[in-house]
Amino acid sequence: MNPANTPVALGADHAGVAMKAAIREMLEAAGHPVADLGTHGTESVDYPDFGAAVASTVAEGRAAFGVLVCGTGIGISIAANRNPAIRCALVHDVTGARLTRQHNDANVIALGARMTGIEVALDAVRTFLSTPFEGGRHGRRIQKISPGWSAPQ
Ligand SMILES: O=C(CO)[C@H](O)[C@H](O)[C@H](O)COP(=O)(O)O
Repeated sequence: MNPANTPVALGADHAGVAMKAAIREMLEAAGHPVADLGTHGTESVDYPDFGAAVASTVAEGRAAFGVLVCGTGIGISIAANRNPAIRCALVHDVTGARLTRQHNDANVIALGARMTGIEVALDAVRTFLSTPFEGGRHGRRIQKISPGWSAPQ
């Protein structure tokens, strides 16, 4: 279980900015220090800029977890996963949020504001932040998606 003072980095493009604001409000009410890396308005912006910013913030240890939102969650999750320290999971429901922590030790969750309702998204973020990694066999598999591992020839 992660404590309520676990720092979280947030990022979104214009399509996700309203959902990001709701997530920020929920996290701050729960006591999380939040680094909101933008965007902050509805002007059209490019999701890779915000996926990369949250990814480097988590990779450098300035936040324990990241939350990203774009229209579908797809583009911004692809962007975040370009950082080798990031395991960003695109999630559509609470079960996915729980399983990606338990099995994948994901450190960033991505949501689609045009795909997922706000209450499900808030529940998914709460679940993501409060679910521990199970370890065991899942640790071995994560090694195989980590930098430096290559498949046997
Ligand atoms: O990256 C995406 C697609 O996976 C996101 O949904 C973006 O938010 C979307 O592409 C933005 O589209 P828009 O027409 O520029 O609003």
